Amino acid sequence: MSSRSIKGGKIFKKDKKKIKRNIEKSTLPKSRLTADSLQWKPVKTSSFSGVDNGGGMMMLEELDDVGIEYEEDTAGRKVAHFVASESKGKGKEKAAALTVDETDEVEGLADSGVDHSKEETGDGLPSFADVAAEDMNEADDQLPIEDEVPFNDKLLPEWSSIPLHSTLKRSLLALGFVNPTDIQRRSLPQSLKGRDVVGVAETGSGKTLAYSLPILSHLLRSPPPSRSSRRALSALILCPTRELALQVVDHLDRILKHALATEDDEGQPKKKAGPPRISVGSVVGGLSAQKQKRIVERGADILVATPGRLWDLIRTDEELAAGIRGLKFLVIDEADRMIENGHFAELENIVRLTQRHVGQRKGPDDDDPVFTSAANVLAENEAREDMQTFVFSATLSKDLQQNLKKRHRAGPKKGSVKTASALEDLVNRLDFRDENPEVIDLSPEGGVVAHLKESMVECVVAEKDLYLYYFLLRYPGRTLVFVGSIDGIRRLIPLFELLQVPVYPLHSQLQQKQRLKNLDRFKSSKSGVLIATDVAARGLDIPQVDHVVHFNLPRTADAYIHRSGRTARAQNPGFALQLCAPEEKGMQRALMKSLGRSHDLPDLTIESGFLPKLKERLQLAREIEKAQHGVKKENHDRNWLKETAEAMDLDIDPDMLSESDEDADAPVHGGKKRKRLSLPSSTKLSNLKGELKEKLNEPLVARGISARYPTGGSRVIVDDLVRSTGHQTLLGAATNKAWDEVMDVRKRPMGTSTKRKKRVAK
Ligand SMILES: Nc1ncnc2c1ncn2[C@@H]1O[C@H](COP(=O)(O)OP(=O)(O)OP(=O)(O)O)[C@@H](O)[C@H]1O
Repeated sequence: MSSRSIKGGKIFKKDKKKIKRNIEKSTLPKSRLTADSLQWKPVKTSSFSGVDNGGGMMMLEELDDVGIEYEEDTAGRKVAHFVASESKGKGKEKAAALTVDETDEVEGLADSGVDHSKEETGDGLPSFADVAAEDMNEADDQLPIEDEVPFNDKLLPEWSSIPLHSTLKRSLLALGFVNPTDIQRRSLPQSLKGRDVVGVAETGSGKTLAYSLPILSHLLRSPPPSRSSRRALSALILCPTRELALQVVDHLDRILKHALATEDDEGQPKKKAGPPRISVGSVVGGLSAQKQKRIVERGADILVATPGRLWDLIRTDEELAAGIRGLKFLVIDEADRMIENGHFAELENIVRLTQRHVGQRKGPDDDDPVFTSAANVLAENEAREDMQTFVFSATLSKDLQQNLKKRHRAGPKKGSVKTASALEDLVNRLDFRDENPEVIDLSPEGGVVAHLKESMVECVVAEKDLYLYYFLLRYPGRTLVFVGSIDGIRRLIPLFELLQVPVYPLHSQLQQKQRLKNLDRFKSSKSGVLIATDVAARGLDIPQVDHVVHFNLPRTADAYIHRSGRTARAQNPGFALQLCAPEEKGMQRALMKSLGRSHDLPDLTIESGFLPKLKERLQLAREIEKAQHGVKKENHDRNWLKETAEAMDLDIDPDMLSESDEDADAPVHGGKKRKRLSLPSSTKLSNLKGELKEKLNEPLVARGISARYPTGGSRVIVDDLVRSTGHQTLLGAATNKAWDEVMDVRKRPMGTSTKRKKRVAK
């Protein structure tokens, strides 16, 4: 997806700064250019398309030596043309025209907003680029209805009984999704029949496609949208966070990329000319409201949104409110998280717009926010009778599922009795059209994915750093470490950086840009370590996370399920480790009990021979950290003293401004104590750093191994050394994966844990 913008049906890729610069240059002699004839250059931006800081731009391309010229057309509107200096533009053909409001000017041009309407061409998605503005504005000009080309079911036998549009089956084939996941196999036949579905299934089990495929199938089988007017909204997907919403858009993109493209000679997806057959828009917080407004005004078949921003837009856009009333599909993804997220009122308001009875009430005293904001819309539009509602989550309590069924059979209670939880309240607001919504509960026994291997290390709080360090070295791989507080992350990051472990923080107090960057780095480093708060616990579909470490235990079973669900996704192996201090033991028992576990987790085997050296390194890293703080404080104090003295026009003893290797309050000048401002000196700091460097260069050798005589000792490592088959960093350690460790020792009755051996050699 790129930052092209569409105005009056023509697309342009843009970069605000460049265009501004070029406008300044526009006094040069110029010739006009078509947008697609220009030399667009990709700009390096974050590859984590799920979150971005570029105003929703998924890809940015830039131009040099091109400006924009405005001309008035016969209707008095400003028409902009791309122009280039004569030397560069020679031979280029007639101008590319786009219509802009005067008020939009250059800012508006550069301001494409989140645009998931598939107008991008670079990655083979369908594009508006070849459609002239006039064509886009032709009245009642509908795209031709394409016949569904039959799909050979032998190519995807496992999907043959699921009546999806054949185009989607081609997409699934291209993506290598040979088998539907369980939740897809169970829910799709129901949703494709028009039923309402509540789906509960383990993390990473493909719930996004479970609710998206019926929407796409419906749209592909519906008459294509008219080119002349704003697209009627067909589906609304509500997500709790911006990251999740954009990830859902990514998911849809992946399917649509194959579904809506033709193939080139080499069988690669190629862009199709014309407006997108299906357009997907996103409306999420954190981006400019102006941009979001444009997306909505342009119209989309599917809107993926977070409730807060969407409700803001609905309040000022009657057409959008009417669109919500006319929805064919309403999806609530991660319903339980949505409640936690503090946008309950907005979510509730949006959901109420889809209710059939809202608006039938009369009376000026009605202070219902929905009624007030959308009174006209409610009066003039009936909510669609055949709307389908899909509610999906990995954690939706059984009680709630039962209540939902019972409540629906009994019909919503008048005056709404105060319900037990906000989530129940929400579910009570959902106006399922289905007499008996299909509830599919595939939540696994024990809460987490069956093939996830879990283990724990019991240790005192002070040793958690050591065992984390050991684990990261012993089991290299992409590891997500969950820490209970932002302060905890701030303590661990510098420590592990000193130990040369590739660690990246992720928490809510980081700037969005930095969060993005860190996620990118984590994704691109095979042994990267993301140290995060629960901000990373839900929904993030980062490929190949090998391990999740619960450095601090989560407070709820749901949080444990979602955190652990960042690994072992889509049938990949995965491993979750709990670092459990004695004071957390009670909490851990309660946690495991509420997950329905009757067994303690197995202990992780620790090769204790490595620990003393790791401990030394850690100790040095801690001292360096402390010394660094001391030096920082010393500099700060010295600067303060200097500045204050200067301000007061005082002379100060130069000794007081110099560094010292001596301790503070050391006796000087005939036994008198003089307060020194210098704490640990920078010399001491560099000595410590040198010492750590040496330690980091020393090999870490298992017990019974002789690094000097690799053919001797009780364990011979010469073959590993010759063939490079041994452990990367721990000489003599096995190279097995963490999940292999707990293959056979899984589970023993709760509370029967044997006394653990003292693992740390003092
Ligand atoms: N049928 C399939 N075959 C193979 N992979 C699939 C299939 N369906 C979905 N996937 C892939 O599985 C991964 C996880 O899917 P998704 O993010 O939808 O999981 P989820 O159930 O929503 O997880 P969570 O509860 O953590 O949000 C995605 O990368 C997706 O592309």
